[in-house]
Amino acid sequence: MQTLEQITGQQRDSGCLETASFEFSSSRMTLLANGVRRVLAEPGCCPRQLPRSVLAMLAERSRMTEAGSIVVGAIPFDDRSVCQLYVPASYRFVRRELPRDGIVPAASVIASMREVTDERQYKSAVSEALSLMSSTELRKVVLSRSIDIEADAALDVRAMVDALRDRNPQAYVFAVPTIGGGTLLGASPELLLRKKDDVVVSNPLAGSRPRPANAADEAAVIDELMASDKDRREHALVVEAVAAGLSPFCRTLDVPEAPEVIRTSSMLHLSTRIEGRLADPEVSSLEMALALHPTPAVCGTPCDLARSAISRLEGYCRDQYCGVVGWMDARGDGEWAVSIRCGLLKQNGMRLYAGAGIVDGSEPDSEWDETTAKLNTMLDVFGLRPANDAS
Ligand SMILES: C=C(O[C@H]1C=CC=C(C(=O)O)[C@@H]1O)C(=O)O
Repeated sequence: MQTLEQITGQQRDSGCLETASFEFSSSRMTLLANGVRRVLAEPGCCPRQLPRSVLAMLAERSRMTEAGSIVVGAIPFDDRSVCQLYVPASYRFVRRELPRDGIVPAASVIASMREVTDERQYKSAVSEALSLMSSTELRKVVLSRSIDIEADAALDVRAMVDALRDRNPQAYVFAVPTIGGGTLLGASPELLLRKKDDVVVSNPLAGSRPRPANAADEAAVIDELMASDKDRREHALVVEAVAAGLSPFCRTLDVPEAPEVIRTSSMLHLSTRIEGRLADPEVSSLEMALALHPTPAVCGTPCDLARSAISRLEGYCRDQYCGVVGWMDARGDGEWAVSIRCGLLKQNGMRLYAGAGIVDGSEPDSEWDETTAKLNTMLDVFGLRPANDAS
């Protein structure tokens, strides 16, 4: 593991970390963290021993200083990317601000928007995934696409985080400075794992529809989503994997039999809230989050087949997208969201991502439309939506 001293050169290059500010909002509170005391950077998807060494380090720091230390940051989906975990110099939890209406920062400065994956490529990747499912053990794979936005001036992270919070009052809104000098920014609807004392909660999502503009249409779409066999199968694979991943840690685990539907600013999702009581309350939130990551909400089933299909069919590095973002304290309590509905911002540019779960019965056209609607969570922050989009 690299220490702060070892990566000082990279910090000087990026100039971002010493003055870094991290934010993570859940529905009621916001964690604001500033500066960096220590960086825990490790290439790849975080070896399994990482949670224990992070917890030991936090406990040691808490013994040495009066105030408890926490760790904040992000863990990538992609093996080629680096974990971005930090012990911040200072932090505080504040009540989440109430949304203000109609604030859209930076819309006028967007100079260009380019599809990294175009419609034809995405739909043909979905078709290939479907034929893999008929010839291999692959049952589900989440295929994503991305777009690059370029502005004519540096994008204002602060204003964008405020706008994401305002427009997505229930979402996990995050801004994580990265070692490469960028910021991972997003508003995720999906809780991977929260732990407080001996209670653990996960809230997997999968099976989605673009959210219609009016309430009458919405009720019909909710009914159709709840009745969709394809979406219920897509959802059940995630619930099964999360329940199987949590059960070794739990003495009781409540897994509802049927999902419900939740709304985001642009989407409707099938959602199942899973709650357990821990056998050992000392087990850390990071250890359990990494035992679940990546769930079939972002990767697929079986995980190894889905991962290799993703790297072959998507044709780009997901980096921090579809990873994990959040925080943990020295008791192991903490909250980790799935890093979706997000993008990586670097000065004037931002790469945005959106994916959709593909199972037998998926249709390339609908999956394209679904990813278009998912991109709107971020595009709305710029006041941008594709011209042909009505969601
Ligand atoms: C992978 C994404 O969403 C996941 C989470 C919720 C619903 C999903 C779906 O219905 O496909 C995806 O599994 C994304 O937003 O990029």
